[in-house]
This record gives sequence, C-alpha cells and structure tokens, in this order.
Amino acid sequence: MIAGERTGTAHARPALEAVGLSKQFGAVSAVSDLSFTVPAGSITALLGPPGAGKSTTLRMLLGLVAPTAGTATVTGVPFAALPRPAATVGAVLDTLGLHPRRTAFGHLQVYAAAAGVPDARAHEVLALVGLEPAGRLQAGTFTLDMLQRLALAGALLGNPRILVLDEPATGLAPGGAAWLREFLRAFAADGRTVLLASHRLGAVEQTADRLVVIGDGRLVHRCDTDELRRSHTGRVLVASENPARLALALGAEGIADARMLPDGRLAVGGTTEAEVAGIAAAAQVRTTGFVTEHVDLERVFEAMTAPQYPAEPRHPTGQQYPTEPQGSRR
Ligand SMILES: Nc1ncnc2c1ncn2[C@@H]1O[C@H](COP(=O)(O)OP(=O)(O)OP(=O)(O)O)[C@@H](O)[C@H]1O
Repeated sequence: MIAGERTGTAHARPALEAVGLSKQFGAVSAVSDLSFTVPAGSITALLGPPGAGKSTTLRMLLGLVAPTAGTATVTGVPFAALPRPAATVGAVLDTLGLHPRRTAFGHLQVYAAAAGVPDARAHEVLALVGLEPAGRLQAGTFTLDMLQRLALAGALLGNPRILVLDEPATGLAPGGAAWLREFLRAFAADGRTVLLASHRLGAVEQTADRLVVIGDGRLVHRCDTDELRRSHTGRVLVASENPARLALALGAEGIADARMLPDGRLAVGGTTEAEVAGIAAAAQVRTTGFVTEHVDLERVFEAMTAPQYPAEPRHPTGQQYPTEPQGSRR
C-alpha cells in the first residue's frame, strides 16, 4: 500500500479522490474507470503522455467537466458541494484568458472579488510568487514565466488548503523550476496538498512524493517517488579476478542481485561501488575495474506508458494500437 493511502480512519480522508472516474467525449474515451487518491499533505503528480487524460481528470475533480461515470471529490464531497471552494482548492489549468491591457494586480483584484477576499490579498499573493515588482505592469507584456506565476498567484488568493496545477513548470525561466519546487514543498509542509499534472517525470520527480501514472485514460502505475527510485537504482559493473567468489561474498552480505555478464564482469544491483569494493577486499578478491550504470527514470516512465504513443492519430475504436495498456495489468 502506498504511504498515506486510505487506512479506514477519519484522518485518512483524502484531499482529492477519483473513484471509477470515466469521461467519454463522443467516440473518444478520455478517462476510463480511473481511481486514485491524493492524501492530505502530499504532493502527488498525475503523470501521462500528451492526450492521456490528465487535464480531463483535473477538470472533473474541479467540477468543470461532468464525469460520464464515477465520482470525483474534494475533501470528501463533490466540488459543487464545497461550502467555501476558494478557501479549499485553488487551481491553475492554463495561463490563458488574461486581458493583455489589464495589470497583474488588476487581474487579481477581479479574481479576489469573485473569491470574496480583500484587495490586500492580491498584494500578498503577488509577493508569494515573486511578482510584486510587476504588479502594475500589463499582462500583455509578461513572459510565460510571469504568466505562470500570475496564474499561481490567482490560485492562492483564497488561501486554499489544496492546489491543483496543470503543467505548472511549462515556460518557467531558468531557476523557475527550482523556485516552484521549493514553493510547493513549503506549501505542503504544513499539511496542505498539491496535485500537479505533467507529461514529463523529470519535471516533477524532485517535487512530488507520490506518482499516479495514467496512459490512454487508465491507471498504469501508482507508487511513491522514492519507491520508484529504489526499485531502479542502477547497477555496478565490476571486473574481478574471481567473479564467482565475489558473487558468493556479495550474497553472504545480502546482495543477491548479481549477474555474470558475457565479458566476465559481475553486474550488481542495489549497491554502490564502494560497498562492492569493500566486500571484495574482505573476501580477498582482487577487482580490476568498476563502472556504475545509472537508470534514466524518464525512460522507465516512457516504457510504462509506451503503448499510449500511437504512431497514427488516436482512433476511437482503439484498433490502431493496443486498447489495454501493457502497464495496466500490473
Ligand atoms: N472537450 C473535449 N472534447 C472532445 N475531446 C476531448 C475534449 N477534451 C479532451 N478531449 C480528448 O480527450 C483525450 C484526453 O485529453 P486531455 O486533454 O485530458 O489529455 P492530457 O493528458 O491532459 O493531454 P495534454 O498533456 O496534451 O494536455 C484526448 O484525446 C483529447 O483530444
């Protein structure tokens, strides 16, 4: 079970939850029987290739798209039933819809009125996202980085407990991704919750502590980010004078993942060069060379969702590519 998954206690009520969620747009199945939870206090990433159904899922959670089947809840109730939605959940789904001549502060004033918060809060959120100096500039002059920050400021107006962000790192200037990571970590540090959607694991790997991977609208994989890293730690390739004896020595130390390569080297998983060197020295096996192979987690993610990269345009009948993603059988 993933850390924070439902345990049956009142405290475990998830911040966001999808149960059997499906959305059909005409002949297109955008989301199919999708279930996952976003525990309070977590930073959860909804990952999937373009067209996997991430935005549709976020929109269903936010009550902007009606599910064809299943339920989407925020703190246990449908979005529409939230007594104070702006104080519960803030969202950035895109950075469009801004009037180019209106200032950043002017935009936030409009949203503040809608959220029922005073104008002073607009200054606060501009400062929170590092945009205070640009508050009086027209949005039409903004870079994509500034537009992303302005959209985030808007989502923060109601001081929500939950943030839902679609591709929040897109267009951020150099250093912006690190800034966003620190911002979201601080946001979650006091028990608040973040759900962010991305098509790239690399964009969220350092930020999210949980991953929900979808492909073709279906759940493909769910895990803690640490768990994914631990299960793909790479290998140490070691050349030695007596690989069989080294393998025995490693096994005696609980390192069982050692395979002989055709060139006579041992490929050892779940360890480090230093550890293998120490065990070899203790077993009096002379080593003659080490190479550490690192795993590219982005490739692991791509492999999970590979069947969802159709060569041809998506076909509603699903006949041009597998209808059941490989990973969904896990
Ligand atoms: N309003 C709509 N009408 C018809 N089809 C839609 C609509 N919205 C989304 N779709 C389709 O549903 C599927 C999932 O789209 P969605 O935007 O949810 O995926 P996504 O994972 O967010 O993709 P991206 O990363 O490209 O935004 C796609 O095939 C898309 O074309």
